[in-house]
Amino acid sequence: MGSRLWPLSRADAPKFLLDLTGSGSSLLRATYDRLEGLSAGPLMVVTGRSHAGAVQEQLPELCASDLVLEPSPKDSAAAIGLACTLIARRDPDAIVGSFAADHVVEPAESFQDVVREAVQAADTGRIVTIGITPSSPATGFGYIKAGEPLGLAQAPHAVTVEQFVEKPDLETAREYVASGHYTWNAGMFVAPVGLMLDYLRRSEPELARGLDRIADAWETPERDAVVDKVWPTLTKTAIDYAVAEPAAAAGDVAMVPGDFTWEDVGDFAAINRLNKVDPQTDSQVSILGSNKRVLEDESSGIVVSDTARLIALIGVDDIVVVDTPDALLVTTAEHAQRVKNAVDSLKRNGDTDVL
Ligand SMILES: Nc1nc2c(ncn2[C@@H]2O[C@H](COP(=O)(O)OP(=O)(O)O[C@H]3O[C@H](CO)[C@@H](O)[C@H](O)[C@@H]3O)[C@@H](O)[C@H]2O)c(=O)[nH]1
Repeated sequence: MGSRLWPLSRADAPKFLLDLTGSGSSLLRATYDRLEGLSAGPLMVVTGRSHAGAVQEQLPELCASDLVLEPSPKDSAAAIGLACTLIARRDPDAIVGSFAADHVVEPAESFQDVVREAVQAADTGRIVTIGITPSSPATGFGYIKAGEPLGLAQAPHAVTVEQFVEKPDLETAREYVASGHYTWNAGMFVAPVGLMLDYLRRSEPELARGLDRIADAWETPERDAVVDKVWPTLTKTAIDYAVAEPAAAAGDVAMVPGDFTWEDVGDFAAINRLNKVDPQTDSQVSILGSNKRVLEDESSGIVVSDTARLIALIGVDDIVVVDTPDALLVTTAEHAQRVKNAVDSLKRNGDTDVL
């Protein structure tokens, strides 16, 4: 659960299932739509078992065989690794793309152009990342040091990667941003499936063996029993440590600059930034959710509400109001990061019914 987006995001409603832009589409639905048509093969979704119903409801066209369910969260190396292991059994020469379903990316056309270039670059035997120009020394991202142009006619913006550093400390992140040589990693990888698995096997041999055991049983009646037995034993680590860092050190990573708006939607301040106020009215408040009954007098910020309550804002700036049937959050964009602390204290106090 993305605890910085509580009480909107809950254990049973993580942010990828939510509409955070007021577009009417969840982040998952928007990600799926953005990717459709880019791949010759089917799109696969890897998610927690507890989200199966919600995902199927939001993506009715997704075949059951392309919905891969995890018994518990084991981090991105296991999730992406399992998808790669299954795809490699069907087509060992496939170029795969892995995309987080909880980011806002606009416009879709620019994203698709960048992914097409990444596929061309990956076809030369590299793991291709998408780089985003950093706007701050954020420590929650991976940093990619760009090298020389690859010189590919079919991927003119692709460059080599000299270094990939997952989540540096603040001082290092400041140096990287000041140098002008680093981009943020957008959390997307396009690569030959065999190369992804080679690195996974080298860095995390036990994890890779576990995924192979699951893939061996995938098309058999023993699938669930094997998944239940093997999954808890899998190493919990991120794909960035298991694959991207070692592959970059070996010169096997390239980067295509992400020439689009990209937002990780980490907290309500990000939602505030994303939701431009309605130019038709004088209001400086953007309203998400089904309840539009908001009375605003010289106030700015966002209101997210699915209740029937009328909400009145008077003389408050950069306010964040999230109104749900069992929990009400009031904070400001400046303090949005501290929502996580509130969730931590609810957990400590055992108030898990509202999480
Ligand atoms: N299915 C599944 N997905 C997972 C799991 N763990 C993480 N993910 C998904 O994998 C993506 C990245 O995981 P995070 O744990 O949110 O990573 P992060 O801290 O944001 O860092 C990653 O993303 C940044 C961009 O947002 C990158 O900058 C960074 O390098 C890294 O790739 C998210 O979409 C997340 O939902 C898991 O157990 N199962």
